[in-house]
Amino acid sequence: MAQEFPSQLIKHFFSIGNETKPNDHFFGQFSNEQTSQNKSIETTNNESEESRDELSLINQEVLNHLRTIVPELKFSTYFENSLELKSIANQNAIFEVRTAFIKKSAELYKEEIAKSIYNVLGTQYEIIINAKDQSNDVAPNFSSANFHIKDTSDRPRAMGATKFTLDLTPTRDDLKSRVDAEYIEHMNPNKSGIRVDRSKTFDNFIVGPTNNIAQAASKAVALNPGKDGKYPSLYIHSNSGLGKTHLLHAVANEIAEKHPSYNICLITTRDFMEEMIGLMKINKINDFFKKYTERVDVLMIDDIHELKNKEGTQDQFFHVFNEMHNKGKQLIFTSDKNPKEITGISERIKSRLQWGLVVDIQPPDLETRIAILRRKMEALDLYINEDVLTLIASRIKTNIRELEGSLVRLKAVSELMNVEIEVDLVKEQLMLPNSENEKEITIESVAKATAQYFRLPLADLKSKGRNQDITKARHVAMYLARKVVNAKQQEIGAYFGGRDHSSVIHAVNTISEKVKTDSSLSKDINAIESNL
Ligand SMILES: Nc1ncnc2c1ncn2[C@@H]1O[C@H](COP(=O)(O)OP(=O)(O)OP(=O)(O)O)[C@@H](O)[C@H]1O
Repeated sequence: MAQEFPSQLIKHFFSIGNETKPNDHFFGQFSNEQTSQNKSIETTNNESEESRDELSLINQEVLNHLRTIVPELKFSTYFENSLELKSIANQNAIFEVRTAFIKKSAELYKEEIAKSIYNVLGTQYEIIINAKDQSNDVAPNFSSANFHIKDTSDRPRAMGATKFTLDLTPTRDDLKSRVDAEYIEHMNPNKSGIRVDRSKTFDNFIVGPTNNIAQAASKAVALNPGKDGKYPSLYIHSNSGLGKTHLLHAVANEIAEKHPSYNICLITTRDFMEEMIGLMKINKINDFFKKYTERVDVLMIDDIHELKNKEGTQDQFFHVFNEMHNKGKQLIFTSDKNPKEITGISERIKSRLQWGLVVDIQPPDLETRIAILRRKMEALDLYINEDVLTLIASRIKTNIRELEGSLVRLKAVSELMNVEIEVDLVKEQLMLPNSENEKEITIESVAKATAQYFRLPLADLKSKGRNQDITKARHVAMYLARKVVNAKQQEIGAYFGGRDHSSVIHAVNTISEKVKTDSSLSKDINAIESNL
């Protein structure tokens, strides 16, 4: 659970007056005289075809709207084939979803649901969401599969006492639904209104060859932010779930500790745009500009690629950027792409984003994945054995959020279903392939993947050739054969052209040293590893 800094310690995402609350401008549109005009559509036992059609049309509109704002996985689990509008009457729009857990998650989107109904009917309704299988708000359906009614007639009971008791023991489906809900929540963090999370620090950011440069640059910024430091503008890019946002939190935490007087603003691009549009609508764009250029010392904008195709916002961003840069403030951006590769962003913004240091994060190697899993296990107070740990780390390679998600799921399964975490359970729960489909990684498969990656014939790697490209590829293959296959030096030497064990040691040591500083080599190694 994210912890917030007390406001005197860190002032982030502060607002100007009352105007910057998300959606204020939207809710300002609601009519004040709706009550008398409220529509009533209900489907009862005698429901008319017409009202049913009407409800289903409105339901469809709501789903269409939610589909555009809810992450795909969440949408398909919580809403699609689940959310059903049952009636609209007396200022209430009553929906039903499958389970109580889905209800909890769906309720987070009440405002958005109200918004889309308003768009269809022009009236604001209170949104009520009931769960089919465990509803407190409507008459419970005791025949539901999730309730077992135990006949207690064989026990002595007082006169007039109830004959049946409700056994609320959840069914397997219900437990599965809980496990899914926890996993989905983890996999789809809600970034809107982001707050600095004290639990994400440099101490618990595991460093490996694929993120060391981004980590070192962030740390340097945190120690010396702004014009006095080396990188007044830092841009971190990577695929999803590789630690960009974690580094932003770590920087914020470190600055709050080392430079407590600094005003830090950590904001998503989406919130930045919403805030700007809200203030533009009430002619207060200057307040927006002043807030950032005068009151903020460190501006961190997450997911800057979302400026894509938003020309008005790009203009404002451009002015804010220039002014903050001129004043020597610290700027940090994250994105899923290198600035050069973002389409739909003006050239002048791309060039601004490239003014400072641009670093990337690649998927972690096996060793780092294992280290991350160990650290997360401690944090979750979860014990899993070495076999399971290695299995997960060797299968989930490209997204750390997924690695963590696997532990979140296993913890939920073991606690809710009261089972031991064993290899078979892990394969079933994480949908890992069965052993017969598992590829065995051998010296041969490492050599082939390396040769393929460097576009060299396998025979060259096994030859006596000393050409620079061949030597590099051979050294990388030997290094991986040691690291991933854990093969003996003699075996490796024998495979690669009958070399002795000291050549293998030399190759492994050379690559181990180089990979610490050569990011292009670490990218190569990582890419080969992911192809194994
Ligand atoms: N090197 C690391 N050590 C420990 N935890 C990490 C590391 N990298 C990422 N994580 C964890 O993985 C999860 C995902 O990371 P984060 O949210 O920072 O990714 P991201 O790159 O910002 O993803 P997105 O682009 O989807 O927003 C977080 O819980 C984060 O703490």
